[in-house]
Amino acid sequence: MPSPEAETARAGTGPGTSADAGTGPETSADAGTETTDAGVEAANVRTETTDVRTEATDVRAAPRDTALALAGVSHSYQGRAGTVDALGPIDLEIAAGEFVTVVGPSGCGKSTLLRLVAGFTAPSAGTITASGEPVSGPDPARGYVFQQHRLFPWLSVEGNVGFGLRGLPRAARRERVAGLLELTGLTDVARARPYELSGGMQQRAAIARALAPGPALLLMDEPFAALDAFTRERMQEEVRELWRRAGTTVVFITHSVDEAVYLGTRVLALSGRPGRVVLDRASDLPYGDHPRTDPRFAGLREELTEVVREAASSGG
Ligand SMILES: Nc1ncnc2c1ncn2[C@@H]1O[C@H](COP(=O)(O)OP(=O)(O)OP(=O)(O)O)[C@@H](O)[C@H]1O
Repeated sequence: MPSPEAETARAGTGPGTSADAGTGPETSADAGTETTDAGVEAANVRTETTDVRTEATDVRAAPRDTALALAGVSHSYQGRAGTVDALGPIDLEIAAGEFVTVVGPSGCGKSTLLRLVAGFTAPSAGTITASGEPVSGPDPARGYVFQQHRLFPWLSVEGNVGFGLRGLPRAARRERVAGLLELTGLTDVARARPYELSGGMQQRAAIARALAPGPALLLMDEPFAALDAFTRERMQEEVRELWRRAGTTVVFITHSVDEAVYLGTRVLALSGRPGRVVLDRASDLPYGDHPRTDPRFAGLREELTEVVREAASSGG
């Protein structure tokens, strides 16, 4: 569990905690367009999610609910070359409001873990529960941000962000989209098409789109991997700030130990395939302005680097 220091700096639960709000285009896009449209028609978007919080909130004193629980979860793929044991078994509990980063050697099952949690794939064994409900398929309560933005090229930025909100009355939708564009610094490019944006802006738009239905859980699969180093650093700052403001629970996959330590209030390392949790560390870094200058940052980064190196050399 997170240390008191980490908790002190953590932001509050915001609009993103409603579990039954709307349809997530990222999720749906992965599941196919037909599913997307059907999901949007059936969308049950809570109007209170139109309130986009702009002030960070301190929730250190509040006991937090379990946002995500995995019990005995493992997954194997049946490929042409036979069975690939990709992940697990994994037992894990993540509390609402945590920012959990996951690192591990290439091919250890990080994306598999996220896909199982998203409900894109059913686990071979075990159970996954999100906000107390069993995960049985994609759900707007679990927003997904991919490595490549996957924005709809024929829609403007505001069209993309509002895509999953078609169940809302027009005015509420407009207000919600405007709030998200402001939150992600995209107000000036609301009418632009995705191809007119920089890589960082595209990823911000993808994040805004995933946040639109007010997901209780935001799943991010190496969202900054395709960005140049400078943009990546800026995006790290921005996603931290976004999380502080929106308060959504985040599970963030990365190859970068530095990024994991910088962003996470809790850091997990997976072993080589099949990935199991070999390190689960609450970050005791002050979640303030410049954690990289804190001596503990280097300490945790070194420890994590060592664990991942060991995992890479011993993985199956
Ligand atoms: N659809 C699939 N069919 C068969 N095997 C798969 C499938 N998807 C993934 N795998 C295998 O499962 C293992 C875990 O893959 P996964 O993509 O989850 O790992 P990862 O840790 O995210 O990798 P990377 O860090 O390189 O992105 C790998 O050996 C991969 O080849």
